[in-house]
Amino acid sequence: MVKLQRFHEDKALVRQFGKYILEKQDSALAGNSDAVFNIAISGGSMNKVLYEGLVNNKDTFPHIKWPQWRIFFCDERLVSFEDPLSNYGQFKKAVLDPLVHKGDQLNLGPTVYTINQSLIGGGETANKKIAEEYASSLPASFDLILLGCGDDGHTCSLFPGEAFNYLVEEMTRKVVWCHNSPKPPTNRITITLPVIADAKHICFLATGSSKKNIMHDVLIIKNSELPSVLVNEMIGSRVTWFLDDAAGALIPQDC
Ligand SMILES: O=C1O[C@H](COP(=O)(O)O)[C@@H](O)[C@H](O)[C@H]1O
Repeated sequence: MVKLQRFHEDKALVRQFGKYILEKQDSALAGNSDAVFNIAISGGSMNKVLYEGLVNNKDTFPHIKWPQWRIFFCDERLVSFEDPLSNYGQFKKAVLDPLVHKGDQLNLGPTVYTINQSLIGGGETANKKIAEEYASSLPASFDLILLGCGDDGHTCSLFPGEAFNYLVEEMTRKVVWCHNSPKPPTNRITITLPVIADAKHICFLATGSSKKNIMHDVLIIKNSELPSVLVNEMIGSRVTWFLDDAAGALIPQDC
């Protein structure tokens, strides 16, 4: 069974989200300065909450051991890093750039693993190679994976619908090329369900009223055609959902 964390106020949500990540960092590092914290993050609305919860937060910021962080992307859009759709580009703007401006952190930032930008635009063979190369950079398992949930129930770039079964059915490769994505851009790469299933902790974040219907489908109806539901079903005991009131509007309070 998944854990639900619900919040009336944005401030409380970002504070608790930051605290949750910090706890997972501390348990991964266990006070060992040689250890690393392997975290995979999602794009979209996650970035603002990461900034507010980790960087612009005096309770968490001083305790984050940035140099020991190894940051990966749950999915990436196959566009240049300067393109507004790039997940890395969005993360850089929202989190890394402000972090650099915090002075001392300049040379003490996290290690961030991006896709091989030089292969973008090279067609099918290059797209498959981007996925393969990214897979080879992943750690054996993640300490924490932070997931979003689109208003269609997708998570990472694992989309619902028969045309995308090849994504959720992939049980061998760690990263695959997602082609003909129903949301722009057309070409993406995504980690697969076995990678998610191997993680120590999974945390979903869903905020805003545009998520209220899908949250009902995911958490109440539990429609197993939705990739987000598949994650809950696979490893529910390691999954925590952070919801604001708007996203959780159709979820009974006693749920
Ligand atoms: O396309 C994507 O969408 C999901 C959900 O994004 P959100 O802005 O609706 O929270 C995101 O988790 C994923 O990384 C991204 O590529």
